Amino acid sequence: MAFPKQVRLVEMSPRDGLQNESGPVIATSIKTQLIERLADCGLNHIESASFVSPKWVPQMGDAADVMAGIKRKAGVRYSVLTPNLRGFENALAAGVDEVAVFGAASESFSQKNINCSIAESLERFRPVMEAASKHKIPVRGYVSTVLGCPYEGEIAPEQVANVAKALADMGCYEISLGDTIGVGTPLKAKRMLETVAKQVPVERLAAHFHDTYGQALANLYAVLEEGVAVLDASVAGLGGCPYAKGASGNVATEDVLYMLEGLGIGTGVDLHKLVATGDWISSQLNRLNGSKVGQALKP
Ligand SMILES: CC(C)(COP(=O)([O-])OP(=O)([O-])OC[C@H]1O[C@@H](n2cnc3c(N)ncnc32)[C@H](O)[C@@H]1OP(=O)([O-])[O-])[C@@H](O)C(=O)NCCC(=O)NCCSC(=O)C[C@@](C)(O)CC(=O)[O-]
Repeated sequence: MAFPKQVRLVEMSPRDGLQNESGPVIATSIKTQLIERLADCGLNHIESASFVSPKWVPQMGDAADVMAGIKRKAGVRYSVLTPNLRGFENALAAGVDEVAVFGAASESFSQKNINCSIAESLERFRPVMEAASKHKIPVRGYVSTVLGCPYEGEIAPEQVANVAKALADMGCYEISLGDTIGVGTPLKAKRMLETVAKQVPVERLAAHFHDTYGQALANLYAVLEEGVAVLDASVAGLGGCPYAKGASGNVATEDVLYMLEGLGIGTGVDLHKLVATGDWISSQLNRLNGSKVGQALKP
């Protein structure tokens, strides 16, 4: 299959990136500035916060304040994670544009992450889907551990396909496939995608790859060849995974954008502004910039 001409980048850093920062809770004003700067780079889908239990993820405890504090830009979708109906109701009250439910292809990971089995998680998502449909709020679905689990190791692509199909059948408009701990390699990513695409059309699939083993760009290239046209990424490679030693964040948005530009694929995002944003947030958090392109083009 030919590469897509256009790719939609879904920016993860305010949520998947910042949720993992250790140390004191990051100021709400840093979070809102980050989101506003990302929108100014041309990113039109920004996952901005999580309405989860603050006991589980303290960095996301100010989700409502973040949503209230952003100066919203027309045409930008500000989405959030909602694990249950309570999260959805809080998100709705905060005026979000879109929500996401998140499940896993691994039973052990589901237990560790959201404290229930895969089947229970799907039941928990049903009322969220119903409420979202009533309020005309689009719902994205995530499947974690699609290329490996920190507890169970190998995950059968068929298991990923089953969970992805269940989420799609429930009404998620798009399913984002997460290599949560970044253990995948290109052929494995391609085979997993082929299996899932038999159950959910590739037009409704997104790739959400972490870069722990430095394979994320190669894995994205493999699934782009299969027709995936929505890629999740995190500026400066922000993030990590509390369940995997040494795990890195999502692939850096700057690195993905540089690769896409080289392939002649459009995104509408300004690379130089993005590099400046990655440099800015890395210095705010006092961490090394995890983007190779960000380092090479450092302002
Ligand atoms: C799902 C639960 C809540 C179940 O947690 P639980 O303990 O099973 O549920 P509970 O209903 O018994 O609630 C426990 C406490 O949380 C409260 N609570 C309950 N719900 C909410 C809510 N919505 N907002 C605020 N508070 C809430 C509730 O009121 C109670 O408070 P307490 O009585 O102890 O004071 C919990 O496990 C949780 O919040 N997990 C979040 C995990 C998470 O955010 N993980 C990271 C995101 S997923 C990810 O990063 C992967 C992804 C998407 O990026 C893709 C990839 O890379 O693979």
